[in-house]
Amino acid sequence: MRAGSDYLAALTDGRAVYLDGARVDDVRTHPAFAPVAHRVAELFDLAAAPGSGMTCQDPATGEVTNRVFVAPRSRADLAALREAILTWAHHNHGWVGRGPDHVGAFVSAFAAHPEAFDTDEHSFGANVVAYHRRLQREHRYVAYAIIPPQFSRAVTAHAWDDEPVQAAVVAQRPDGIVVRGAQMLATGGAVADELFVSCIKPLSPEDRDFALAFALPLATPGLRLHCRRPYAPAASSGYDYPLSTRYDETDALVVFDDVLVPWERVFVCRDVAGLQRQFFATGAHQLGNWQAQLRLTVKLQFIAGLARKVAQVNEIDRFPGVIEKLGELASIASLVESAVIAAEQTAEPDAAGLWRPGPRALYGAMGLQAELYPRAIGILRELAGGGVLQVPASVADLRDPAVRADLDRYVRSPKVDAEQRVKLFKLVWDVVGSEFGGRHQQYEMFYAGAPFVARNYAFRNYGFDAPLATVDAFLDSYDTAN
Ligand SMILES: Cc1cc2nc3c(=O)[nH]c(=O)nc-3n(C[C@H](O)[C@H](O)[C@H](O)COP(=O)(O)OP(=O)(O)OC[C@H]3O[C@@H](n4cnc5c(N)ncnc54)[C@H](O)[C@@H]3O)c2cc1C
Repeated sequence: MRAGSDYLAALTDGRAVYLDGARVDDVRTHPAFAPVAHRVAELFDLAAAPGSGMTCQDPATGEVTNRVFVAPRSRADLAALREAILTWAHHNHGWVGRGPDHVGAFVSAFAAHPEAFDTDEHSFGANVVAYHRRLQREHRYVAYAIIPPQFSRAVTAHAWDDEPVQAAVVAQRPDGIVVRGAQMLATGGAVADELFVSCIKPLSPEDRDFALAFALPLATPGLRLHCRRPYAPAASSGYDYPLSTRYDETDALVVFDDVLVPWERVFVCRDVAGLQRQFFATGAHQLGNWQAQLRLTVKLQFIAGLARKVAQVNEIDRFPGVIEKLGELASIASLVESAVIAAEQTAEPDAAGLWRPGPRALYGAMGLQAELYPRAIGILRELAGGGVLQVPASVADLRDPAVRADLDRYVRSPKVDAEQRVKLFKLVWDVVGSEFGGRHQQYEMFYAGAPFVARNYAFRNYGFDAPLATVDAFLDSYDTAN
């Protein structure tokens, strides 16, 4: 099993990560990336620890590996995968969205369906299987960028510009394809080992050049990451911003400056239909998003606990209106959790023996995520009131004896002293009000597609035939004579 230190050591590979007008020397030590890199390292250590329950032998490959890289081939496998995903999610309380288990799940499903990557022109199925084996052997952390940059959503990439804006195949050579353009939005990309690049948005037949999929090490020549503003370095302390300082994953635009992708790392090339097969015919979208929803259940439990704590500390928890709000939050958290459990219970093996979480429950929860998460945050915000701002500017105030005396006297609650109270409300602010918290709201609303896309998945996977037939039968059961 890979140790956290092995993962960290591999990050010094000369990758081109740009931030604030400069190239980052070493993501392991840079204040923007070091915290999340260490969180990921902890995940690898956790998995490798004796008794973690996260190690298993993949019967399909014979590899003894981390379970998060193994395709579930039985109900028991799915349950064990769930446990492994939850072990990691609990470690970060659901605040790391794109750990190695997310794209890991996608690749496991890809490899269970190599036929989805074979066409008359190319046999990329073997590449996918070999890549999965590599992931299992080397425990690679893969991030992904599978969305075209925002340019115009009225038309697709072929109609944008003569030069590719969206990542495109600009040449096929004996040694590989040449890729030019950009793709978004690689969460965790700066601290990942590898990047999976593709396009999940529907393309038209004229977009052939943009219909690609491949995986590359971050340190590939011509590959550049342009990161958004990081939150950890701006935070005054871990006490003031306990989440920003630990879990900021960073998101990045990825630029391909005529990047050579060796053929063995190509999964889809100039094949529009192949993109949809890759994500949807393989079960990858279901398995990957099931992982994401499991993680979300843990985060919602954390938010529910935080809201309950605020209500306790401010002694508002006996007011009926507050109980109602906490009840609504409990409903949101338990509905998402129930949907994830239901997806596991309704899972079925596909033709290749891959156990796919039930789509009706899974996409049902995803279709409401853009309302449920902001509502959960809204409840926490409402219960917290001005308490999140009735806190000193930073921990420095608590260290100053004169200021501290005022804080001890006036910023406290009957059963909670100033230090504990400020600590709690600063944590709440990092959830509801800090830049980190705002980014998380955007994340939960968009990570699996824009809200209208998620509802489209819910529409397509609900299975309207039976309810439609019920309504038709009911309508047929009476007429004007009744
Ligand atoms: C914090 C964060 C992290 C992310 N991490 C990743 C990652 O790790 N990897 C990755 O690949 N992607 C990532 N994404 C990108 C994410 O997948 C996209 O944001 C998502 O797919 C939506 O695409 P978009 O942002 O281009 O929105 P758009 O498609 O541009 O849509 C924006 C809005 O425009 C409207 N709209 C657009 N098209 C239509 C239409 N056809 N019909 C009706 N309304 C429409 C809707 O109101 C929609 O909400 C991340 C996004 C965020 C916010």
